[in-house]
Amino acid sequence: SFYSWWQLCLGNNRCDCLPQVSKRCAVIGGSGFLGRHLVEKLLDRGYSVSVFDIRQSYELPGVTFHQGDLCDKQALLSALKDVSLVFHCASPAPSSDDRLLFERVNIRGTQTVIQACLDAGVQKLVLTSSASVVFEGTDVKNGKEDLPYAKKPIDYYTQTKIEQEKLVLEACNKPKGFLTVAIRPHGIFGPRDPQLVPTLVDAARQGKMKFIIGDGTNLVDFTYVENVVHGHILAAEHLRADSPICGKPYHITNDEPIRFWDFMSEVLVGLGYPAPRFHLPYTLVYGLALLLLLLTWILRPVMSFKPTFTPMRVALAGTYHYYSCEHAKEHLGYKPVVSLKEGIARTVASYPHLRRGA
Ligand SMILES: NC(=O)c1ccc[n+]([C@@H]2O[C@H](COP(=O)([O-])OP(=O)(O)OC[C@H]3O[C@@H](n4cnc5c(N)ncnc54)[C@H](O)[C@@H]3O)[C@@H](O)[C@H]2O)c1
Ligand SMILES: CC(C)CCC[C@@H](C)[C@H]1CC[C@H]2C3=C(CC[C@]12C)[C@@]1(C)CC[C@H](O)[C@@H](C(=O)O)[C@@H]1CC3
Repeated sequence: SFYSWWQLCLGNNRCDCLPQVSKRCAVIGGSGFLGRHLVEKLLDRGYSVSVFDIRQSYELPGVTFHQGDLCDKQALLSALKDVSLVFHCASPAPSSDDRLLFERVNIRGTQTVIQACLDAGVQKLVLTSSASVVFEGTDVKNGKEDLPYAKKPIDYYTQTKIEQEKLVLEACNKPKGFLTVAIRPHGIFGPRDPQLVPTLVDAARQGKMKFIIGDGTNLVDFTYVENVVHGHILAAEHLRADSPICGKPYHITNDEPIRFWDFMSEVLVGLGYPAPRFHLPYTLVYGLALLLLLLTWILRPVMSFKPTFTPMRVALAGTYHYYSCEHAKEHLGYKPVVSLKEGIARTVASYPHLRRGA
């Protein structure tokens, strides 16, 4: 039968919790760092994939690319034809700090994505949210999903991620047959990440990574990209009308909180740079970062520059922020598939061009 033939074709990729027959799904934001890793794993698992993105960054057999802006419903509709499952992992980069862009893409664009899914008869929508939706710049230790949304989010990116998550979870509608779930990863890293490792190396090359902000004991979650992908696929496959996950957010982490500065040091040393050594008081650095931000606003009409140490980065570097993924373990059967140690080793090996002296 077709069924047994397909099982043979899937060979080693087979797993009890994963699909045994081909399905068509769409990945909005599939050209990005997380999106592309998700697409590659979905292909491995026997899905065929439509990628919708404002840019095309690669070509792969089994993937149909649709280039467009997610704020354009007509463009989305052509990518969602015959699709029953949609992953939405598109967002402007947090570093752009462009309020109007975040509002247009993350809020109004997500409303358009939901409407397009309903019009196209999509049954499941999995959103990539962020654990930062509950982070206000102060310590979060083993935070669970029932923490309230941040009342004072640390930046426009986070503010619009909160609105985006609310929109998607509220759109879950069992009678209409439209089910939604949100995955909240934290500090994603891995090969091809355009922000964490490149920013770190850039700072190290400019001699700015000599200092530890605060006493250096603050624990943080960094999550290897394949674990984040695994969480998304589990969520999609557990999303059924009788499941407790409908309309709910789930933290996905490596479940191995690490000292922020130990993580930075392991990556830096792995790439041949010295580890930060000298301590600076948190409040001093935060105050300086605020001052610098003020200066960039005042000087904007005459010159523009992007400070490395923004208040947001200082807050992330100097506070505890790690999250419990117990609910994901219980409801999704989630367990990280790549350890932190292995994830760091694979990441370091994937950036030969960023090694010291390269
Ligand atoms: N990287 C992290 O540490 C992290 C952590 C938590 C959550 N997230 C979330 O994960 C998702 C993916 O992040 P990433 O790190 O892969 O970022 P990324 O920038 O690599 O990917 C985002 C993709 O979205 C696309 N995009 C942006 N605006 C678009 C638009 N108007 N229409 C269509 N496509 C558009 C971009 O072209 C890009 O390919 C985002 O939603 C982000 O908020 C990221
Ligand atoms: C100059 C140094 C002090 C720091 C250099 C590394 C930083 C660029 C990264 C360290 C933690 C990272 C992080 C994000 C961006 C890059 C860092 C600041 C996010 C803010 C990206 C957006 C996600 O939604 C956030 C999340 O909730 O996971 C990230 C948090 C960690």
